[in-house]
Amino acid sequence: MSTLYEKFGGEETIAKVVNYFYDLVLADDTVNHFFKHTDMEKQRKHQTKFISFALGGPNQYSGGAMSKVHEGMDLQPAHFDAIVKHLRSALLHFGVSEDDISKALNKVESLRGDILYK
Ligand code: HEM
Repeated sequence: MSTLYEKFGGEETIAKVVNYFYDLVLADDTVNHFFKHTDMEKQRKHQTKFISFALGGPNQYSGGAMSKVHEGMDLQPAHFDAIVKHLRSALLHFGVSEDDISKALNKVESLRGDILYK
């Protein structure tokens, strides 16, 4: 079965969504401080992995791996929700249907418990 990732043109389209998403995240004081000490390249890598994950592309993560990666950040629901909101806006901006957006958001939600409060 083809993934949303393939449906939207794979890496090339993802890069465009990432740029847009990246601007939204950096403009948002709720979450931008988490990336203050992260170098730009790593930050972009994070956003790309995040979007690819949401759309079912390569880089699928286990909850265990995600809980380790976000260890020490003590991420709260408000942070997670802000990221989800920006993902939604970015996908809407690129004309992704509500149906497909729901699928992407469900995917991201599945990791909420592994990422929060670590
Ligand atoms: C389903 C949701 C998420 C996924 C799939 C995800 C994915 C990842 C991955 C793969 C890394 C490893 C670092 C890398 O590849 O460069 C990472 C690191 C990180 N994530 Fe997430 N993430 C999620 C949610 C969040 C949220 C909600 C925040 C904060 C608002 C966040 C902030 C960070 C930060 C600050 C790093 C460390 C970057 C660094 O190395 O300095 N993540 N994330």
